[in-house]
Amino acid sequence: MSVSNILKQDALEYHSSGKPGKIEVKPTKSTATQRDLSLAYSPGVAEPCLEIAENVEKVYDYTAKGNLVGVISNGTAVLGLGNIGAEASKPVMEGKGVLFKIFADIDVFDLELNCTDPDSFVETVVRLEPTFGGINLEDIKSPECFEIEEKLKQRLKIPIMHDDQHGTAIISSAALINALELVKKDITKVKFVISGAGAAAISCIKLYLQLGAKIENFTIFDKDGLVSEARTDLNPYLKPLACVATKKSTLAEAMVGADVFLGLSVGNILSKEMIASMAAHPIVFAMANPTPEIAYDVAVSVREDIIMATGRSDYPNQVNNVLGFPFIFRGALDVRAREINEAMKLAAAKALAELAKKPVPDIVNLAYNEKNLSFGPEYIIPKPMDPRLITTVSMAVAKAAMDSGVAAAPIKNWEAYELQLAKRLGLDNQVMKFIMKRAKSNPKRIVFADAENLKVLKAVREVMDEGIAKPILLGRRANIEAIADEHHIDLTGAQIMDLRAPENADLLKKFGELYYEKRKRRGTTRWEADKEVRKSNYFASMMLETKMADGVISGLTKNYPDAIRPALQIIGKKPGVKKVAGMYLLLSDKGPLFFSDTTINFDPSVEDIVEITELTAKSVEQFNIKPRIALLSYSNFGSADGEDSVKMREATRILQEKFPNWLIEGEMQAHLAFDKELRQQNYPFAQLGNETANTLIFPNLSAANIAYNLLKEAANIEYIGPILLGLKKPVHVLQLGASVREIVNMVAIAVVEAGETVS
Ligand SMILES: NC(=O)C1=CN([C@@H]2O[C@H](COP(=O)(O)OP(=O)(O)OC[C@H]3O[C@@H](n4cnc5c(N)ncnc54)[C@H](OP(=O)(O)O)[C@@H]3O)[C@@H](O)[C@H]2O)C=CC1
Ligand SMILES: CC(=O)C(=O)O
Ligand SMILES: [Mg+2]
Repeated sequence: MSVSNILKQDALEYHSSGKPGKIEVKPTKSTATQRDLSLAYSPGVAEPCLEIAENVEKVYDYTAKGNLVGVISNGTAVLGLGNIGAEASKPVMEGKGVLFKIFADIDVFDLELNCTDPDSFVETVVRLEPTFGGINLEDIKSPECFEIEEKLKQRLKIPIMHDDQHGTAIISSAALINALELVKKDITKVKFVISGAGAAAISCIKLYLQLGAKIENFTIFDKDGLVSEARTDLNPYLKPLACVATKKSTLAEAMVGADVFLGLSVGNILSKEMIASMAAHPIVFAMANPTPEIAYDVAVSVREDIIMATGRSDYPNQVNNVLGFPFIFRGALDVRAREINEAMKLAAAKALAELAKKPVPDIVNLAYNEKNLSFGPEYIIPKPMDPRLITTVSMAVAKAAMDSGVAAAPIKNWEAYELQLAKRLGLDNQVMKFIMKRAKSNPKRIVFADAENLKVLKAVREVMDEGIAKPILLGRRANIEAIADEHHIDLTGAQIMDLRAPENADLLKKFGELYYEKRKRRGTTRWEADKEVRKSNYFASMMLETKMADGVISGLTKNYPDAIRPALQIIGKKPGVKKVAGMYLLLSDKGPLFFSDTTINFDPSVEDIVEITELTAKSVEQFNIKPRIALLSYSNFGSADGEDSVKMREATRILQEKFPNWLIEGEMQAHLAFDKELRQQNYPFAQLGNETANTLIFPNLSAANIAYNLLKEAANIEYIGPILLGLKKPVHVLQLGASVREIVNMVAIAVVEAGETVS
């Protein structure tokens, strides 16, 4: 989705909904009891204080310092928005904090300083050194940023990096190396035109010079035009890069015959004509944010031989420092580097450039709705969501820190370090991304049985913006449109079907006939059939059955059995399936957890439990996750012989026999599903071995339903469901109170299922 499609209102709502802003502080230790609090604070807290007082290095053992980065700005060069002030920069700094966390599990305090004087800025940051493991300077304008960073580097013993300078230089160098390789041009010979002569541009130019570019091949422009020796206003950082006064005094003139354009200035300053006038196989990095110097599609429409990149995520080749800072700091923090030096920066650039040439894992293709990303003009640099970045870049940086002698805590076991890095990302935050991207790659027609509802309409808009489905809305047109108008929801792109409208009379008749045929030997009369199909749940299922739609999202309701009845009667169960079941996916800190049957079967028999487990395991596999199944009860491996214990034990036996390769064990208490040490100590024979379970099968509906509801409410765990298992085609019933996000998630699941339904 392009930024232009993101409504201003959406962005504002995103930031203001719930707790305003995007980040919060969370305790990492138990704080449940009086004893916990005595340890967390007085008197217990005095002990680590005294240890640190004796040996200051112990601050890394007893506090969060080692994983805490300060993202610090004064708001003088915020993206390409300019000097908008400290407070106005806060959303960007919180955003950086979010990226640090999700891509590299680094915690961030964002600090916006009311301070434009470099010396005061430096003094302030120096005083913060005890707090942080590293400092990321952000969006500070040039030339002040250079002085600030230089002085801080001299005075601090923790790694510091001005991201707009070095992050950008590292990422764009990696992209440049690869682009030049593709067009077979020699960096020592190519002619560069640079727009912008600020923090980012100057640093990029310096790194390109280190890579072999020649200063005489650069023509640089800032707001006041050509950066030439004739100018008297150049700052000391820019002066050495100034060219002799040439005839090419305008950007348009300089672009004629240029090989590389680098934009780190402001949006929309490059014209089609300028692109057309460049040398053969031009490389254009239009990196101003949020609006590039020229839009991606405009540039590629001018010529076919271009390699084009922007700083944005919505086009190929996102050259943005997000590819660097999370992983560079991860590596630097993990070896407790005293600084981020040239060797570490070059190692990061090289690692990034190399990674782009390796085969791209499926998960990355899926995440970007691509079929086959591979090294080439539209993929010169890895994608930010590539899970290999954390291991590849962070390890390269850590190693370079060690080799260059700045690592206070060198890595001893690289294999263990790699594992630890991979674990930081977990699969938990990947699951929904994975489903969303899969849905995007093959969007389906989803009919919303109850569209006269604000949340549903908001979800419909989001679903269209994300491109995950083609919505069909059932309901009275006037009502749907009135809700949409009142809340400024643009429904363009959604099909509205008003069952009362005369144009649908024939369809209703046809559905009545078909339904009658299906149900006439189950006591339904023709009159009743006509009446039933006028109900939106029945009509929606008829649309699915007659291939007018690919999936159904039925109304928000508390009466689940009533809501699925039409689907059971019209769509029916998959061949061989006797019972349908409902599953919830909980996105817990321990990773994704699947609960079954939470929704339908009150008191399943042994055979039902076996079937529910099979259906659940297959669905878990659809999420690309290997099911690790625990059949739960109140007893462990025969320790009690109550009805439920025996049932779950017997079901386990049957399943283990039927699926000898599955990881499945039971019956056990819920805590043993997770506490692998306790399980291994006491029940070493248990099949789950050294694994925690991710798929929990409950003995009855009460237990399952209570368990997931307790977790989602009391532990505030995000969930998706109920995911209906066992139907021939995807029909999902929304729970009363489902949020917009939950509806969107269910749509994505229905779309993915529809993609796998053989009709
Ligand atoms: N994709 C990415 O990863 C990154 C992108 N950027 C983007 O780069 C841009 C600059 O950031 P940064 O270097 O931190 O900011 P600075 O404020 O330090 O530099 C901005 C530069 O752009 C110049 N400029 C302003 N208007 C024009 C114009 N019309 N024509 C030519 N040059 C102009 C300024 O000139 P003067 O000196 O005369 O004022 C200045 O040299 C921003 O858009 C930012 O979003 C930055 C970092 C990373
Ligand atoms: C990406 C970034 O840091 C910027 O545009 O300023
Ligand atoms: Mg920035």
